[in-house]
Amino acid sequence: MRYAHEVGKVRAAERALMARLPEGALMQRAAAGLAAVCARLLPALYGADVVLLVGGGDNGGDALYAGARLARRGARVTAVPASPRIHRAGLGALRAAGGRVLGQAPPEEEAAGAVAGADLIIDGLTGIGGTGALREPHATLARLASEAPGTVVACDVPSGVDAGSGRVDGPAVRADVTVTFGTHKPGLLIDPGAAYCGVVELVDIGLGPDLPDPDVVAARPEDVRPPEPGPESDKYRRGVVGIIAGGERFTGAAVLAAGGAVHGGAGMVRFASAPHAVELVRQRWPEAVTTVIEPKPDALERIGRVQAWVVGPGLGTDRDGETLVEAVLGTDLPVLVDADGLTVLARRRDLLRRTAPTLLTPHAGELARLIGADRDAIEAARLDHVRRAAAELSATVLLKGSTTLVAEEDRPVRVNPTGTPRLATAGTGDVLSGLVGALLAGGLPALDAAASGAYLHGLAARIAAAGGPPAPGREPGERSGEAPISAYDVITALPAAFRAVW
Ligand SMILES: NC(=O)C1=CN([C@@H]2O[C@H](COP(=O)(O)OP(=O)(O)OC[C@H]3O[C@@H](n4cnc5c(N)ncnc54)[C@H](O)[C@@H]3O)[C@@H](O)[C@H]2O)[C@@H](O)CC1
Ligand SMILES: [K+]
Repeated sequence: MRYAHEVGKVRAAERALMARLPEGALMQRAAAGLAAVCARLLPALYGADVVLLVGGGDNGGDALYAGARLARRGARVTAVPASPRIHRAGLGALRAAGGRVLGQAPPEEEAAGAVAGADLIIDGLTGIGGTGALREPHATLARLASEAPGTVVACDVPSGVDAGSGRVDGPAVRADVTVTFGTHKPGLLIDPGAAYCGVVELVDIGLGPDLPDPDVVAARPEDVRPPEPGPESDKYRRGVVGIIAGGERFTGAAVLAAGGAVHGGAGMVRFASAPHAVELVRQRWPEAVTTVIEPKPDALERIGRVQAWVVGPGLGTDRDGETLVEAVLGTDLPVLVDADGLTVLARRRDLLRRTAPTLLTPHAGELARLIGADRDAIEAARLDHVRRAAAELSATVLLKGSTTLVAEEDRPVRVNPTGTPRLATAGTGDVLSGLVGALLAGGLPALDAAASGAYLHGLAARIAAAGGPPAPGREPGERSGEAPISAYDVITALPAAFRAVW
């Protein structure tokens, strides 16, 4: 897992460690790590042009000391101060190493020329101390760096990205590489901030023993553990998932959710709905065992044994849909509620009072209705809202979006690293609910089922778009060689995604 800690906890750990170390030692560790990454990125360090963008805090200090180290090894280093007060000792070290410092608040042309001509730019404008939109001249410098042809290395956090949340309120540095110290910050893992980071390199500055449990974690491939069929697995032990979706009018969501479950490793998929949806699912997925049901409180009685339920996609939000959602949530089995089921829940939050696990999979609009918040506010502060929703609704909440987040009370929030804009197409959410339902039925706890499902779903989309597993080491700006995909393509690529993590 990649771990991230809230900014306040990073500062507390830094204070505790600093108290045991000689003054300035921690900043030297950070600067050494930063300089080492920069040296690796340059084909030749000797004679390379390196520009430092230096803000008024310790982030600027790190950049200055790293610049001094590079200057001592022969780089031509120029510092561009963004503030009249920049780190004194760091400035001294850079000068002593032969680095050049532009005048304070240099005319834009001079700074622009230096940035445009640099082989490598170190962004030391703001780190974890940055708040709100970048002010001038920081904003202009961030823009110049983002447009420059040289390699941009962000120190700790790309300036303009809120380290705690990933929020970006104005111009921000678009980095090729972000060198972060001690632990990841949540804003490096969550969009929009994550999209500004490029490759994130973690430098160990010895904070480990002083850090508490992480607040946010992102899976690596080895952390994704779908239930694996053992030698004596029969269809019941591998998990039977029951899906109640679609109706007389809407059938596409039903077919897609059933497909996600069929290819999601369920031992058996039981599908129940109105006759038309049942007919179409039966045609498309002969593997599924189907039952025609009526929207009555005893609707589940004819369906047979299941180990987890999925309810909601294409169900409709009227009284009939509500009856079915109520029946499913009345069981003592794990339940995933999606789509129309969530709209029902927004007016029937009483249905969430149950002891078995409940997993909700809203997008921002659905979450807005569920917790009475504003959709834009949710998009701007996804981490805070998904946490709040999990606490208020006493459920595991998977918030879909550019970075899918999964929250459960008192557990680190799971960030999905495999998302792709290609998934922003109709029906992919239905596939996800079937897939995650299959993982729930296979025995994964709700948080793991949701996080693993999101991971496999994103990976399947990438594989479908690329026509195969993604090639490692593609250069930024290279043609992606990807095609648009449909929700159905995601289902078809699920086996390849499973193969990649098993
Ligand atoms: N505390 C520590 O022990 C260590 C800190 N380190 C570095 O120190 C950084 C934190 O340093 P600071 O707490 O001094 O904070 P920063 O240097 O991140 O930011 C504070 C400075 O940025 C300015 N600023 C804030 N928001 C701004 C905005 N929107 N527009 C323009 N200017 C803005 C402030 O006026 C202040 O000058 C970390 O990110 C890391 O790079 C590392 O050296 C490792 C050790
Ligand atoms: K920075």
